[in-house]
Amino acid sequence: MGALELRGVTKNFGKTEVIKGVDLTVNAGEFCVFVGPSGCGKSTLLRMIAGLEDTTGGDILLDGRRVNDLAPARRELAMVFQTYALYPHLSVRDNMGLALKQAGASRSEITAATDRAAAMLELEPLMDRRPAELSGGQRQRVAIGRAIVRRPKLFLFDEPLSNLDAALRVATRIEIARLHRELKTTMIYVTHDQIEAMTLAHRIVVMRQGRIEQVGSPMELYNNPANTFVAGFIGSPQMNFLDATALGLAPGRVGIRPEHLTISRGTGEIPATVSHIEKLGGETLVYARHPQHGMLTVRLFGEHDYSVDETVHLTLHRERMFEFDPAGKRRT
Ligand SMILES: Nc1ncnc2c1ncn2[C@@H]1O[C@H](COP(=O)(O)OP(=O)(O)OP(=O)(O)O)[C@@H](O)[C@H]1O
Repeated sequence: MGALELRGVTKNFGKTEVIKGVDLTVNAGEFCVFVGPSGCGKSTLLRMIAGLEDTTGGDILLDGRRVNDLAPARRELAMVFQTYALYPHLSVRDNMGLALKQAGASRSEITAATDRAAAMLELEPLMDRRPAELSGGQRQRVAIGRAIVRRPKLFLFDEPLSNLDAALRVATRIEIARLHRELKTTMIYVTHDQIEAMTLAHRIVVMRQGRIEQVGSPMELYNNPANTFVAGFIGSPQMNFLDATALGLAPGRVGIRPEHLTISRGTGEIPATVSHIEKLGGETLVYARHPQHGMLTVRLFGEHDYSVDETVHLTLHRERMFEFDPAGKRRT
């Protein structure tokens, strides 16, 4: 179990409304990721689900039961934060077992649960160390282990990887995905990292200014964005937006992803001037400016030797083009 339902949920801080009516159902066993720009309300919504913030309006239901007024400890969920919040004077083993101990579990129950979590997270060799003797990645694994031990119905993650370096982020991300496959517990995960959202989520919830813009699987959002906001937010590098009228289409904007533009020195529909090039080894990003459309990004496989200030010609893959009306809504 571990189904979550939000019905017309709102949150005010003083006079400011930061969550403006959110309706969402997260199915039991699902991995749901909240994304959105800084300040859109992701963490606030997560903290409301956890019971760490009270709810101004609407209902939060866990497995069909309204939990608005239930204390965090009674919601049967576990939260993993960006900072690990481990007890410095306790060993890894005691940090992981503490919640069970406080709940009155027997010594053998605690050992069984911590051993199981330690095996899942490959923490066995570290069980007698103190947090200060661990790397950042190891500490975060302990924090995740501490959450697993409690066997919650719902896991809440608030940017758990953002304090880790790039390599550790990848390793820990893969571990979280594996953990979800093994535990099959419902997970809600807040991030502003594209790759984390795309790789971990069954469904992504895109938020903006306290509202949900679109909910869908990563590929639904990538291939079928409802508006320019979602189109621009999902996908990296960002989608290009061109002036539709200049392309002979109805007023509004045309979206095209950097991988769906062809570049050539010879011919093409849009002449543009190369202003910057990024060689990433496996791929090359060419940034080219057009007087009417602005800066356009082209993503090329492999290495290319375009140079700054040279004129190139871009061609849009028409079948991969998105049309948006002047309000930013997708034309269908
Ligand atoms: N305790 C508080 N008192 C007043 N305003 C708050 C409080 N906590 C958050 N806010 C405001 O609520 C809005 C949403 O904040 P929140 O932290 O949920 O955003 P976020 O999407 O998680 O952002 P980030 O990605 O930067 O963490 C912001 O405008 C923030 O300034």
